[in-house]
Amino acid sequence: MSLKCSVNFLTRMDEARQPLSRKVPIPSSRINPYRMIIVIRLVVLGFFFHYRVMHPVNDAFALWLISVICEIWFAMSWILDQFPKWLPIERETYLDRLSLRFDKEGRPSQLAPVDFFVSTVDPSKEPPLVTANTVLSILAVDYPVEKVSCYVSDDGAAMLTFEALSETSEFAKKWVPFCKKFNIEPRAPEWYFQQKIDYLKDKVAASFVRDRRAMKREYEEFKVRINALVAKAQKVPEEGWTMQDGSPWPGNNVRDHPGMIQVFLGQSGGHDVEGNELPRLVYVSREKRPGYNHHKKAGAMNALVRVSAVLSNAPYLLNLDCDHYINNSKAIKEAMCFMMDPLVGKKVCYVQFPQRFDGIDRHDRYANRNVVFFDINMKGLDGIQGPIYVGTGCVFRRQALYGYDAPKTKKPPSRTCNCWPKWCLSCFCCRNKSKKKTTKPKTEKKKRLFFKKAENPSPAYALGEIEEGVPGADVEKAGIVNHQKLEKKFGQSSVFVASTLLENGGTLKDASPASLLKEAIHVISCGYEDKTDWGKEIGWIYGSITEDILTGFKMHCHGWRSIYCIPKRPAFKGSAPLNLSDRLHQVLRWALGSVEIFFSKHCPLWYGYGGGLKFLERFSYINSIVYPWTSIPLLAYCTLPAICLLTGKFITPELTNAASIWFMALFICIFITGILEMRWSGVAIDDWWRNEQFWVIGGVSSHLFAVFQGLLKVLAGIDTSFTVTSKGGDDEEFSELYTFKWTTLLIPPTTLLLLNFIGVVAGISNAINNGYESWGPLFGKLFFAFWVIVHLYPFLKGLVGRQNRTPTIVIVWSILLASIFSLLWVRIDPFLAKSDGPLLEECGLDCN
Ligand SMILES: O=c1ccn([C@@H]2O[C@H](COP(=O)(O)OP(=O)(O)O[C@H]3O[C@H](CO)[C@@H](O)[C@H](O)[C@H]3O)[C@@H](O)[C@H]2O)c(=O)[nH]1
Ligand SMILES: [Mn+2]
Repeated sequence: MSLKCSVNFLTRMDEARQPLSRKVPIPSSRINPYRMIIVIRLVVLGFFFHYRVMHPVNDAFALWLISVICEIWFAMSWILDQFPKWLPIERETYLDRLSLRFDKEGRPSQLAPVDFFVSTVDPSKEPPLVTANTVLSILAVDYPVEKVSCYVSDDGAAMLTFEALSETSEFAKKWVPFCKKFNIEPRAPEWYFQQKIDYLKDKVAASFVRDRRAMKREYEEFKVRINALVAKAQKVPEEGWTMQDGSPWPGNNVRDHPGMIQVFLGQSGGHDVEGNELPRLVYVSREKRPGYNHHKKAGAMNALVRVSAVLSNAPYLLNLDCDHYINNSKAIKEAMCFMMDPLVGKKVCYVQFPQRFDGIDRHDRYANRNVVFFDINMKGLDGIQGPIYVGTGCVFRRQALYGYDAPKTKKPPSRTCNCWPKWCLSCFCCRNKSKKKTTKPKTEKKKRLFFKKAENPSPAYALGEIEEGVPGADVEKAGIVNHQKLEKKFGQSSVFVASTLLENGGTLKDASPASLLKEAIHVISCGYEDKTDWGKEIGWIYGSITEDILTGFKMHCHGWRSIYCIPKRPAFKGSAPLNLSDRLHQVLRWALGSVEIFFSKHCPLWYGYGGGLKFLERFSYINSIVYPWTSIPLLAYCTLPAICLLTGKFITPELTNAASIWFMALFICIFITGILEMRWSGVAIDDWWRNEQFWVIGGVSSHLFAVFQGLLKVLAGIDTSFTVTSKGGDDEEFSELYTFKWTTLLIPPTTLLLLNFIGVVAGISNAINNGYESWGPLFGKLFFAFWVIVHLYPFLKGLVGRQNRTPTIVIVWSILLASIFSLLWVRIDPFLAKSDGPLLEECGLDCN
């Protein structure tokens, strides 16, 4: 028996030493044909352009020139998009090995602490119930309780959010033990109770049905309480809000209020109904004063980084939008399989999970799911330097946010030196020289020193000693200098500065909660970031409303790698704007963010050469910055078919047989690339097609406006605003999909649609007039026009709405624009040789 035991023990030891994750390359039978067709497409493209450039259309030179310019642009943007997909990978994690190594039963868990960030700003658009669900899913996460802290940032300084959070903390006392006892998923009650599956499947506890029923009632009561709070908040009393204790709510003036922090739950804040400890929950509303730039979400995140450093200082952070709840309670463990891996982990700045969504209409009309991006592009990036950061559902290494370079990979021992101690020594020296110290022996030394001097008012002094390697009596002085340097970078909080030096997290044990809270208020004051590196080199980076791209980009430039993790059960789920106008506005905001980056010093076209950014990774960042500009050629290209049909001209001369081969070949290549891409990625054809459609819809509306707004910002200094997307509550299914809101964004696509319709009608009636032989050339043009109409089809559906009634204003505008254009073309006829008569004059449906 003892033998068996020890064998068992040995295999388990062995198991614990195994890597925690594995790269799963795409099978070569799937990826190689794909690569081959890419190369072929590139060659065909060469021949295609050779033909296009060498064969101008003499009687419609302008048409030809514009179309060729557009095609060249499209080809370039294809290259930018295509090559980062050369080496896609997938990954597999081993949660059991993680537990064996760090989380053995009966022993204190060695898993690293994690701070959770939730951002919310406007309770009228982001219902408190949604935020509450997110918070509940965090508090109930499958992770050691004492290692979880949840920070909620309220940028709207709303008493409603505060009170809802207070209610949530009470409800959590019942909800969390229920989740853990029965191991339910997801742990956001709204979504849990909404599941339409057999909830008794694989449940064995006899008490489950009873407890579930009781819990459901509790949740309904909780919901009613939240709804009551929301109802109460509809009408602001004249003297502003008053808190329960009678004092005025400090956030009554949203733009001018002090910083607010309230700690719920946690060690001293009450236990759950079964007497177990609960994670800490902290409400944070950073100080706002007029005259300060608050940097929207990025600013809120940076405030949370500092508050959490002072209060819990976990070495890892997870950030979530208020509507993105944890759908897989093991998600954090998944991330730890990378972060805590001794081999892979050290160079990883973040683990990004794909964004998945609830409540999207079955056909996903506006490509909200973004499947092509999340299941194709991001997997491709993971094979290079890692996925880009998408703003939510991402676990960060705290140190990577502090603007350090990634640790250098250990050099293999030099061949000439074969004596172990010497190698060891040289290696150590080498590490000493490197700026950042992450290697094991170092860390331990640091830690030891830190603990020795923990009573010292400023532990950084001790650390300064190692940092600079100054011996003996100068230690103190050098330490002070170093500390000053760090304060210049991180701001004037010695507690915060000290915390940044603790690579493995942890806080000063001897500091009193009151003094820590005071420090926490200090670090969220609005002047705190003045003259520091916040938002420039550290934390979330400022300068764009898509702070996510910038933040991830900076880290990759520092040589870090990121990891893309797709657990079978989606890790997080959020909501997406369902109706056309909201969706277009969201896409407008993203595109505008990209244009902002394009004009900033962080433009990936010229920023960060010679750093750690890999070549193909840069490609992808360039792609994500320049894509709004594609809207201009796209708009032109979508107008072309209408013009062709109205004028009777075309963008190519009459095709010879040889030439048509290149056209056909190119089409076939494009088609096959699509098919093969779907094959290796598992993306379904309708998702892929939606993506193509929305690329055109967004392109000719949101992206176009983004370019102009971006230019306005650069030229006239008009600042951009962050309009948060409304997160629907729990109203009628998909009613949102059909709501119609007027926005100027609708004008260009509607006009395009009308133009092309008019073109088709004009073309066909003309062919009817002119007899049989004119049908041949018409075919190409009609095909071209249909291409545009088919792409814009979901848009048309959105316009028409459920009642099949398009708002008059859209029609009026578009008819106006379309008729102006068509009249112009007929009158001026820039592309028409003089000999041809105007077309429209003889056309009309009564002519046959
Ligand atoms: O001043 C602000 C503005 C916004 N937010 C928060 O930012 C998040 C994202 O806003 P949302 O309107 O939901 O934008 P989406 O377009 O849905 O978000 C995607 O795109 C954003 C970049 O534009 C990223 O920041 C998000 O993480 C990402 O999910 C929400 O939690 C907001 O509460 C703030 O905290 N403060
Ligand atoms: Mn959102």
